[in-house]
Amino acid sequence: MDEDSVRGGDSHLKTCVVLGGRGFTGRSLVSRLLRLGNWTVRVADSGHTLHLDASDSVLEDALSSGRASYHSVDVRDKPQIVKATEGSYVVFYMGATDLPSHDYFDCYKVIVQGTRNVISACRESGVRNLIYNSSADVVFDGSQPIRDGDESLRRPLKFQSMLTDFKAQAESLIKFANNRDGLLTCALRSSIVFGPGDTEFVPFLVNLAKSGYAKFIIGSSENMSDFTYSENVCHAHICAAEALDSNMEFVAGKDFFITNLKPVRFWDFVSHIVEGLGYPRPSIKLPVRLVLFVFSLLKWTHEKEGLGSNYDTAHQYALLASSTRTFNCNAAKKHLGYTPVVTLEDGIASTLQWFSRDLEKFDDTIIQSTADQLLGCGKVADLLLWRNEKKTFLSFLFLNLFYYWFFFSGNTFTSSAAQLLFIFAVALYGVAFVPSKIFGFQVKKIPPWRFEISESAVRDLSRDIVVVWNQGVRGFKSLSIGGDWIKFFKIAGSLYLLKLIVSRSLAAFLFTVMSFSFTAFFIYEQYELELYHLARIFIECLTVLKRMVIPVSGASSKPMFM
Ligand SMILES: NC(=O)c1ccc[n+]([C@@H]2O[C@H](COP(=O)([O-])OP(=O)(O)OC[C@H]3O[C@@H](n4cnc5c(N)ncnc54)[C@H](O)[C@@H]3O)[C@@H](O)[C@H]2O)c1
Repeated sequence: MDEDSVRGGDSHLKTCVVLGGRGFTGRSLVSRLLRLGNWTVRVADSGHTLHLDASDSVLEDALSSGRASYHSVDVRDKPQIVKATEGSYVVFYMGATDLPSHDYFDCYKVIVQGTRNVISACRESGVRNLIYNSSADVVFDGSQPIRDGDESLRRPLKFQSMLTDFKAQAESLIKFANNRDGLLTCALRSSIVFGPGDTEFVPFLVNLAKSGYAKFIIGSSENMSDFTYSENVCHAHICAAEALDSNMEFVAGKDFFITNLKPVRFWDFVSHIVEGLGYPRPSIKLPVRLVLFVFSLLKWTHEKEGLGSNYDTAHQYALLASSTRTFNCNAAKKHLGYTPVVTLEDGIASTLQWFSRDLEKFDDTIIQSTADQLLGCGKVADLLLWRNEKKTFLSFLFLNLFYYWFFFSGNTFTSSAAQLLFIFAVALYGVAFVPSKIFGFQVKKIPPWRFEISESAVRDLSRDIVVVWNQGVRGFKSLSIGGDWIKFFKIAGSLYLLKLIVSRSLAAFLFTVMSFSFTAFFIYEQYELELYHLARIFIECLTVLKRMVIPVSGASSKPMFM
């Protein structure tokens, strides 16, 4: 369907309601309907008032010209829906994803009971067509691949999540409501919707990338998937609204898969998004079973602790990311007249543009790494974190020379120090005879003040020494009072360790400390996020094991329904 032909063809404005019209797909649909020019649009959503932003210019114009209006509607409240839908021809019911997934009862009330209310309200207010924004997830059980799946696919007996189960129930209600009291219905099952303003899939990828997880590929990376650009989902809805009238026999009471008609490797798509937003593309492969096991374990612990599960989305992502899921849209093409209006490539490009602008707003602050903070964020940190490679390398070289001089020259420590001072004095005296230019090169002389120590530096140093000394004295004083065994073991243990190091091999110890300082902090800074998350997973796994060994009496498991 061409926008221009619609504009020119019908001058009579039809009234429609977009329920959930302030959500990701809802906004896009509202704006497309208004741009088409032959609809009066009632935007209905749960917000008490309408908050417009920069992306709402089309809606803003329509509101002022009377071609759009806003209605505060909670789908749990039928009279509100009746009021908003009265006298309208079509209701596009977008549904919600922004629900607290751990509160099953609330989700049930919004998704299933809400759909019952919408159907009943549409009947009561004489609505002709009801189109439900369903999801391709309703035929996916998380374990069996779907290749070129069409509408003959049966629903799984068990769903990957409770929300998908509710969504499938809502879809059934919509289909069964068809052709009763003059209401015609159909459902559109789009597969992985993305686009500007996405609230689910792309933000999830961005969060993964920010936390360093987007480097990982779950499984072989060969699995294919179908994605749908949001504008195409909206176009499909409008096609369905027209087809319910013109092709009722094949459309009413049916469901249709909607995609961009271009299956791609799931990981190619993710790489495009992640790399396009400036993060490294996924490259490290992880076994599917391992990832699923870790997520199941974490989900189980959280549920046991009564915290709800934060890992639902992650678990679903892992299933989606490791399975093949492609759909056949022949029915939508044939009966709805649907073909994508935006290609996958163009869709990815505009999504990246939108999210890049969004990310720029938040990237102004410079975040200091933990390694930097541990090292005091000063000159030592700069040196050990290799901020200036030449400086760090020279420092490392000099320290190694000193080390060799003091420990491996065959002299005692005192004679090594005396020899060093002697060489230093000779070098200083010799500097006086060096000409200011050698073979045309300027020789820079170090001014004597560079070797002076300022009074304030001496004061700071002596203050630090006094503080450390007093702390030591307080420690020994509290030791003399007795009774604190932990403190005793800490102090005695450290002193004994020091004695061992000094008596056995101070040289080996210093060499280890030196090599460690110049490498460990640097490596830690490079992989800080990954190490942090690995440590978190490790600690959570330990907690699970601990709970298995020592069951906590107070732990409650959350019931599915209240
Ligand atoms: N995003 C995807 O990848 C995707 C894919 C396929 C299908 N879907 C389906 O599309 C639907 C909409 O998805 P979305 O991404 O636009 O969701 P969204 O979360 O961005 O928007 C949902 C809207 O519903 C409103 N809402 C929430 N509770 C409500 C209530 N009780 N009464 C009235 N309005 C309420 C919210 O205010 C919000 O504006 C969902 O049902 C989802 O299952 C989404």
